[in-house]
Amino acid sequence: MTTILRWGIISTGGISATFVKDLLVDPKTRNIDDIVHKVVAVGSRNGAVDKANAFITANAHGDEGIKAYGTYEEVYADKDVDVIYVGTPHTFHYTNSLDAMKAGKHVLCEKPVTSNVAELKGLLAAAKEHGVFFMEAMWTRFQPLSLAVVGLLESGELGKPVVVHGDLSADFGLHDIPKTHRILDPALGGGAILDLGPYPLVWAIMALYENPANELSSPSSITGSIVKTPITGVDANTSFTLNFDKIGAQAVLSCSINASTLTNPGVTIRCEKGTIRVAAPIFVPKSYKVEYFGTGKEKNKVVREEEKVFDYIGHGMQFEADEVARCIREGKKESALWGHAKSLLAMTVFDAVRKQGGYELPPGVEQLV
Ligand SMILES: NC(=O)C1=CN([C@@H]2O[C@H](COP(=O)(O)OP(=O)(O)OC[C@H]3O[C@@H](n4cnc5c(N)ncnc54)[C@H](OP(=O)(O)O)[C@@H]3O)[C@@H](O)[C@H]2O)C=CC1
Ligand SMILES: O=C1OC[C@@H](O)[C@H](O)[C@H]1O
Repeated sequence: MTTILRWGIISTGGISATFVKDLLVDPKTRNIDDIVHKVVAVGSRNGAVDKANAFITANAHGDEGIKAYGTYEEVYADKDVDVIYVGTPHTFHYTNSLDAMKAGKHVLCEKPVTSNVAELKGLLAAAKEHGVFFMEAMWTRFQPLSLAVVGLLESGELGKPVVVHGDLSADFGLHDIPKTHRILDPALGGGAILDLGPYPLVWAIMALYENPANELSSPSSITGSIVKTPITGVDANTSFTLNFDKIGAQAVLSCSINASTLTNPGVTIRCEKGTIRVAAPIFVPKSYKVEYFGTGKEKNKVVREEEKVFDYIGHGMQFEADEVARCIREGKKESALWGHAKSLLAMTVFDAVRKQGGYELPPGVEQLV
């Protein structure tokens, strides 16, 4: 039986456009016939129905069946909408998701899921109260390559994971963008850790936190360091280290908004019997290499190399959308792959790193503290 999931889109920004295009990728291109995604409504703030219409023209083939609204509230209230996609800047995720839940809608909310742990706890309570599905849009977790890497790690073929190195950086041209740009504006949660940090972290979570021997134990320590940009005081260069004492492993992670590492190296997962090298960009890698070590005299030698390449139509966000559809169909309130505990872990890490690095959001920005 085919499940039709009807989406309402909140905001007409960059990532909403990419998400909608991926929703509309023909499911047959990924060999599935149990799900069809439909976009039924798009909302833009401040009465900008024209912006919503232009968005539909540009990203949804101008489909006249899609309703264009000039407020988000009209999307939440639309009885034809099953699930809301929140694509606004970080510091609005809490309010937008909460409003959607209050209207009885399921929610897929962009990363970082909120500004802090307190807001996320508030949303989890609201999701329970209203009986709705809620997930952070951590799309990397659902991509076929990630499933394959986790499968390889779980197979035990490479032995225990020991160290994960991961970086995501992008040069946003900080001197050429306005201080109100979401990457620079502290009121929008600007900076590296909240925007780029989720990606090195998701690899650490997949490789170490999810390792069966770790038994879902939280990191035993989180150590962060921040260099702020003098332009607005948001974090420009951030590094953070997570220790997983239970399995004797460490993640060494970093992110920058003024340096490009969109080229290799992406993520390196060092295991006892080999190394996995995941290609950049680490939010949607298309290949990984495995170096297998020898034994005996060849213990420190790479004796075999293997490369896996992944290709599909679309940007890669369709896989998280499929997960949402399947969970909702099965009456689940969270995903088994990227559930509430993992989002809580991510926000706990970001809160700790911001605290240690002295990066506070301006008063009043966080809705719950
Ligand atoms: N998963 C991924 O790969 C990516 C995820 N993201 C995440 O998505 C979110 C949005 O990022 P992105 O699409 O790049 O951002 P954009 O600035 O391109 O778009 C954000 C949109 O949010 C709406 N909005 C509501 N309130 C505000 C406000 N006060 N200031 C600015 N915009 C506002 C606007 O839409 P309107 O006026 O129509 O209401 C705006 O177009 C971020 O949280 C980011 O972390 C971003 C990029 C990639
Ligand atoms: O989620 C994201 O992935 C890619 C980055 O360039 C972007 O800023 C970020 O929001």
